[in-house]
Amino acid sequence: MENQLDQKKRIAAEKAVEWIEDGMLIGLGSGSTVYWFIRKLAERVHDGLRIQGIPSSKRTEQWADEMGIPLTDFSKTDRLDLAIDGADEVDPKLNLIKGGGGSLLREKLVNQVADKLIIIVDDSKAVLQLGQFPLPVEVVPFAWQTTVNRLRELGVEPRLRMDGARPFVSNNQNYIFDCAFQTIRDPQALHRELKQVLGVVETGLFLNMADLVLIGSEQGVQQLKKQA
Ligand SMILES: O=C(CO)[C@H](O)[C@H](O)COP(=O)(O)O
Repeated sequence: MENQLDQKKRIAAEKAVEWIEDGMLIGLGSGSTVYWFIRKLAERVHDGLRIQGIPSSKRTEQWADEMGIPLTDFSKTDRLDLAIDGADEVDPKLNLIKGGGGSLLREKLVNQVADKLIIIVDDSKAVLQLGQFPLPVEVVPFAWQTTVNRLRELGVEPRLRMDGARPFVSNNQNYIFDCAFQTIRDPQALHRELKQVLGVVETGLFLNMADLVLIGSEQGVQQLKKQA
């Protein structure tokens, strides 16, 4: 039986399908909320909707394949009409922490070329200030020890994400370090500082990217729009 959390994710995800139009090229995000979106999108495709998607993780690609969603890639287009993705935290300015599933680099590459980015979350993800969720930072495996020492100088103890007994390896063959900052007062400044560290590939801070956030709650789906 569907639990309450899944229900909140599902209603937010299903709402997002309302923004899909025939002929669109769509960025397909990652995570358990996006799973519900893909299921609903697949229903529409089976009913005759013509769209193509670009997945932002191997898991999403697998789901899309299994459910019959046509896919394309960046050799065919360098822009998308719309991207739909999940998030780990969302602040009132629509800044995000992403990367809980470890796909942050591909997600950022896909989302940045979309004309519109819609984020789908349950209400536990809406926060006043980012940082409670440990910020995922993708790091090149070579010399990761020196990279982590530089990260420590920013006042955080990075934790190497594990997959059982081995380091978790991203879809791009990198490591992920989860950085528990607790509160991130200036996300732009932190993102800039992290990106200056040699060996850091990308951070899970998605700033000024989202246009709309759909938040699933017991009361229904709340919409948070980007302020003009
Ligand atoms: O950024 C992500 C993966 O890298 C996901 O979108 C994020 O972790 C949210 O996942 P879920 O919907 O399962 O809570």
